[in-house]
Amino acid sequence: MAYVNTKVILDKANKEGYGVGAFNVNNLEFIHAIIEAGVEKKSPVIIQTSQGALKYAGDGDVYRGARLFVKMVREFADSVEIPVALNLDHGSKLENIMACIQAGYSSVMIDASHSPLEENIAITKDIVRIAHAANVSVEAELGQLAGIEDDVVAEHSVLVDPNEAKRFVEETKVDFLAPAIGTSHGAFKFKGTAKLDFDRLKEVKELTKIPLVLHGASSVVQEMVKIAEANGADFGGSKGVPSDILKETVKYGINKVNTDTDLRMAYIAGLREFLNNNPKEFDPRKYFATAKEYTKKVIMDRMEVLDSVGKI
Ligand SMILES: O=C(CO)COP(=O)(O)O
Ligand SMILES: O=C[C@H](O)COP(=O)(O)O
Ligand SMILES: [Zn+2]
Ligand SMILES: [Zn+2]
Repeated sequence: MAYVNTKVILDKANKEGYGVGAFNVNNLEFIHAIIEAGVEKKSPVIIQTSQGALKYAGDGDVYRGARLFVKMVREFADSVEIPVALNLDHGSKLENIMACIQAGYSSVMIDASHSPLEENIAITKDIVRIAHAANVSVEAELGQLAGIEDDVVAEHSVLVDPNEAKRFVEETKVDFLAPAIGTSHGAFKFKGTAKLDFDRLKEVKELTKIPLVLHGASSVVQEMVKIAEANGADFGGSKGVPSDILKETVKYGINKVNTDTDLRMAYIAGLREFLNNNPKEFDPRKYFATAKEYTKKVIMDRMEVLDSVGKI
């Protein structure tokens, strides 16, 4: 279908009450897996890159990285029958956000959630003004997630205040909001069972009514952990957000579900298994193939869980 503004995908999801996976990529093979999964499931897809991914892909030059990702994603988007969007994840440096807006991203995230509220509002407002002028939508974050986000490491999570969320959305005119409700980034999210603050989420939705984003939403798929560990990995004790809890967050207003760890784990599971089973192989097109298939499977399963199948 087309390369679209992320708002096109998320406003529909918000209206009809389902979630869309936003999948992090750093290279070509993950883009293949996401596009193929979307095509097979007739699901919209959001591809996203962190600031680190821009630098990595551009071999040190974030502007070049941003242009490369737009070219790759657009090329695939133009030839498939599903809506495809490209988002900058956790943008915190103006230079990176400008690189993505100029290169033609579908949306950017301004993550000033580690600054005091007034500052977060002021910075977000500025980015919204610049981005909207270029037909680029904007995601922002309120509260803080525990764990690692690019170069920011937070020890504890700070949950969103619903009244602040209402004021934030009204004043900044941001398109999507990521409220911290108890998830964290990475493979070690919960010591015991997963606990998220659904009441807080419901209140934020009620007061803002815009598409909401769940960060740190990987499930840490145990099937993939097992394959990876059987082939030399050590992910002992990793734990994510189970599918039934993801479904509940969607029911209460989450529309964009950020997923990076699950893709990385599926990929490494496939890669380790292939290399162990084929010690003589050294063609990357061969050893990336199983990795891509496992990644694609995890993405397709997630599309079922979020109910984005057929929503094109
Ligand atoms: O929130 C994320 C990217 O912004 C990814 O979270 P995970 O580490 O749970 O995949
Ligand atoms: O926000 C977290 C994402 O998983 C980004 O990770 P990264 O900065 O290592 O690319
Ligand atoms: Zn953040
Ligand atoms: Zn995140």
